[in-house]
Amino acid sequence: MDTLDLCIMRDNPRLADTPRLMRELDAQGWGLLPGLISAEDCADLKNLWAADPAFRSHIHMARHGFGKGEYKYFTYPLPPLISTLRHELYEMLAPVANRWNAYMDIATRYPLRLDEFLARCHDAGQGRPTPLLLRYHDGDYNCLHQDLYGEHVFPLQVVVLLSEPDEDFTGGELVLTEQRPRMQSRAEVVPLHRGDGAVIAVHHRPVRGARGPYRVTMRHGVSPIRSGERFAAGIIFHDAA
Ligand SMILES: O=C(O)CCC(=O)C(=O)O
Ligand SMILES: [Fe+2]
Repeated sequence: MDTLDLCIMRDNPRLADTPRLMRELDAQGWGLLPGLISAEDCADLKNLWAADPAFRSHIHMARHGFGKGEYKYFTYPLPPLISTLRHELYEMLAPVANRWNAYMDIATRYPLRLDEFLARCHDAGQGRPTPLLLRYHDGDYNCLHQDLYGEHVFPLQVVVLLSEPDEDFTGGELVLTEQRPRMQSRAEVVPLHRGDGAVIAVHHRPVRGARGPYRVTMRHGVSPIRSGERFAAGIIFHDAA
């Protein structure tokens, strides 16, 4: 952990357990931010679903073969909570992204401030905001995918669960798969409660191998919702072409 992580940790109670998160990210390519937002914030975000001016587009996943369920991309200016989280989380994760790239021998480095990274995206024609709100009903699911929207990719993203498992819905687990070179894929379920954040690798993560570092390919999705209604917010840092 470097001093930047320490500053952010001190200043922001939301991100209080940063060292544990860093260890989880390095060991498994994902990590938890328990209680990232309050139950009240979860309710406020869910209520935005019906507020059309908050969004730039509305996707029915079945029409695109992405699964079943719906999501909406927020428009700029983002709702204040989403914008604050996007900035704070980016500042916490940019050093991890840089460390991962150095380890994987990838030349790209990320500025330590989100606005600078977004300027890079916007200059390259990636100007549309990617944070989104997702809604699933029973029978809905999200196919395994990677959220790539152009040449510029920030390698970590955050999913915030806005509904409570076994109360608001059953089933509907966030699932990650890891495709390792010359090996069979491995799946993992991310245990989330309402208000928790999961930091996940967007497309690959570094692994320390016997013969040096290598990359594994990551995907994420959501298993079928068995009953009820499940909302999630996705915070992706690169914008879309
Ligand atoms: O609904 C979920 O938990 C996953 C959402 C998702 O795919 C994303 O935020 O990129
Ligand atoms: Fe996604």
